[in-house]
Amino acid sequence: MSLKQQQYINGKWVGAISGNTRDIINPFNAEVIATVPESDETDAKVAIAAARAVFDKGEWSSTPATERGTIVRKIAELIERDKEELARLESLDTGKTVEESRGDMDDIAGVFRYYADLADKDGGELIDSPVPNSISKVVREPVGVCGQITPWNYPLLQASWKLAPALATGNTLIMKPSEITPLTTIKVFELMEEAGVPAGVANLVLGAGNTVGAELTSNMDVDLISFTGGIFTGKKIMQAASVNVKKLALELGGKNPNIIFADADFETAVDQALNGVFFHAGQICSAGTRLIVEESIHDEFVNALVERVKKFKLGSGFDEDTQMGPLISAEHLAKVEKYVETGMKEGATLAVGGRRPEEPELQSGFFFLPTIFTDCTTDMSIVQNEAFGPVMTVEKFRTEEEAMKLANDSIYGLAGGVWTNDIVKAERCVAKMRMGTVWINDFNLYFPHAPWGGFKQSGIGRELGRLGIEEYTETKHIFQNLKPEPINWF
Ligand SMILES: NC(=O)c1ccc[n+]([C@@H]2O[C@H](COP(=O)([O-])OP(=O)(O)OC[C@H]3O[C@@H](n4cnc5c(N)ncnc54)[C@H](O)[C@@H]3O)[C@@H](O)[C@H]2O)c1
Ligand SMILES: C[N+](C)(C)CC=O
Repeated sequence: MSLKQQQYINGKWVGAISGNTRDIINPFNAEVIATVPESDETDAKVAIAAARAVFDKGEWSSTPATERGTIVRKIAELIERDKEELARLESLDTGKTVEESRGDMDDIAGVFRYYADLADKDGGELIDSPVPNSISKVVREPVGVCGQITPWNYPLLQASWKLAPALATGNTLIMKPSEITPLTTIKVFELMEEAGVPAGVANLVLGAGNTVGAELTSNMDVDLISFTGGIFTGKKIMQAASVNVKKLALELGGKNPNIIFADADFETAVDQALNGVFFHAGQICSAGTRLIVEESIHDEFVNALVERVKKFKLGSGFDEDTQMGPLISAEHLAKVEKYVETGMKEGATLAVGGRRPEEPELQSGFFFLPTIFTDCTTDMSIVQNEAFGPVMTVEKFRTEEEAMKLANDSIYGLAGGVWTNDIVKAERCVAKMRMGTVWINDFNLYFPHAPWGGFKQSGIGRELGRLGIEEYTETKHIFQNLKPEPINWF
């Protein structure tokens, strides 16, 4: 592996101050694929101090936005140049198929390009001042020092949603990737250095959430935290970030409804319902794990799902015929097993899966069979809680009103889908669905131009789109009096 197995602080590739390291594990066979620094609060403090000093010096934030855009565009070009290497590294680290990782790399380059193009498009706003002889204008400035914390399921994709807008707008940053999947983020920091991001602007610190992450979220010199991860961690971060009232962007979990009306195109809906849940072994925040099917087609629909699921090919992400890889870790596999046990205890019917596969070649990896539970009801914890694994629950409905009630019966509000050939019905449903993204006759689609984020406890703020860049700016109103004179009040 040509990758530097180090972290990047103030323009230098370094190990942890303590000298500690962590082995990175291949989820397909549990083998060690890399050994990286395992930093703690001390290293995080050094990186924060560097980012603070560089921001306060002001050279990066006052670099013309066009120039910053050129650097961000260069990063996109380098990602495209090294796409195959990055894709293989992502698959090695996460277990996802290489084909999937190639798609991620295209998306990631697209995100850097999108924000490169937006970098110099904000010329501020002139307000029609109600005060005679005055000028009123609004400008956007960088927030300052940004702490960015990412999860393991889409390591580089989630990093790109944070890195690109932060750099384009002139912030400095410290990124902490998930401690179990840091490899492609390290690689992209190499590419950012090559693209000309100045020393101290973008810093990478590797380590655990309760050390490096906790320092980022509670340090007084960090102005903004952008976090993608679980709801439990998100709540902790909200509390920690209150120390200096940091700006906060939270992209949390989801328990996303996928509603199938009887008039939907049957074959397409079956196919996409499967994709919506089992892609990347269900380890997707927006996975359509709560399938809600109209009663008249329920049995036929479930049978069709089960027949297809039985034929899924599990295996190495590097084999061309693999459709589903392993879960990320032994710990996560144990959580998914527990979740399925709970489903059985709660009285759901196991239609397929529910256990580890038996093939000898899958025994060293963290594999779990695609699983479908039927006879589910909203009071079950498996319908309310995120499995973050290959588990679908199926509920039935009779009326549109009932479908909407089931869809919204969740603390989450990340995404949802509705399948019907009646566009008026679809629009009525969309208007009622309390989620940040709703798909009509599609599922799990995202692109850089449209915002991403959740209603309710799925988060705060938005990534992607114009809103995704606004998160990294502060808005300043500037008022100039063109004819100052005494007020004579006192
Ligand atoms: N909304 C989205 O766009 C989106 C995208 C991807 C993943 N997710 C969610 O992420 C979750 C899965 O990811 P995960 O298991 O890595 O989540 P996680 O919350 O366990 O960890 C996410 C990151 O937070 C760090 N962390 C943990 N404790 C911390 C603390 N006390 N302070 C600061 N940082 C801390 C971790 O080290 C990791 O880098 C799922 O719930 C999924 O839905 C959401
Ligand atoms: C945001 N997304 C869909 C790319 C990954 C969620 O886990």
